[in-house]
Amino acid sequence: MKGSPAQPLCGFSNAVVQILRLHGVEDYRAHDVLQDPDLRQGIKNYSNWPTIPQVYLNGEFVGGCDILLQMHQNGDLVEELKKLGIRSALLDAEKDQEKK
Ligand SMILES: N[C@@H](CCC(=O)N[C@@H](CS)C(=O)NCC(=O)O)C(=O)O
Ligand code: FES
Repeated sequence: MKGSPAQPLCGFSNAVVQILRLHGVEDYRAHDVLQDPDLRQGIKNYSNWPTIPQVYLNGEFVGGCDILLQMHQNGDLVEELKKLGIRSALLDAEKDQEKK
């Protein structure tokens, strides 16, 4: 990403942080490519993906901001987190809604 989860330095990186936060995912490793030109280029070569941010789940490249947003909207992100043993906080939020 660009910047840090606490202080994203680009709207695209910020969007990824916010989406993860919605699902209660705050504990992940983030690397600031603005601090490391080799990482900035190297990660693009590694994933064969031209832009930052890049999201990896269990070391597997998932996509950038657009793809994460799409996965958020179509429910895939909840499922992918489940595979990692992470229960999305959005499921509990939905339950709370039903009670009201
Ligand atoms: N559509 C992209 C948005 C990300 C994007 O366009 N990133 C640009 C601007 S931050 C980028 O990484 N450019 C190359 C670079 O800055 O090294 C996505 O889905 O992630
Ligand atoms: S830093 Fe300018 S669009 Fe990301």
